[in-house]
Amino acid sequence: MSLRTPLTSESVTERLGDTGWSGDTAEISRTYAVEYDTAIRIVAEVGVAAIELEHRPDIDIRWDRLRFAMTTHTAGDVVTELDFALAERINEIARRHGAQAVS
Ligand SMILES: C[C@H](O)[C@H](O)[C@H]1CNC2=NC(N)=NC(=O)C2=N1
Repeated sequence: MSLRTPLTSESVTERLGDTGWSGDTAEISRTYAVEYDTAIRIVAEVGVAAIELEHRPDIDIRWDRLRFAMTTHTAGDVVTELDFALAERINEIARRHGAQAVS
């Protein structure tokens, strides 16, 4: 199985497990309650990780919220292991900046 193999619904449910992310076979996402300046610092590091992994999230930066959403476009806009690999990097970066997940 390659990193870009579409995951089944059962696999996505299992992988979501205790990651703190939510979603389905089409997309996974997570929202943090974090003030803008810290969000920008987090996004800068996530950007580096995304380029390194060649896997790019959708990012919504607001006054007091930061949301990431991922799908694998080259697999047909479905969730693959690449999405979970990036999600784990985002979890680590956000944790290091003390960002509180809200969903
Ligand atoms: C060639 C390059 O690795 C691909 O186009 C990458 C770029 N970044 C990507 N990001 C996301 N989210 N999905 C992809 O399928 C994807 N493919």
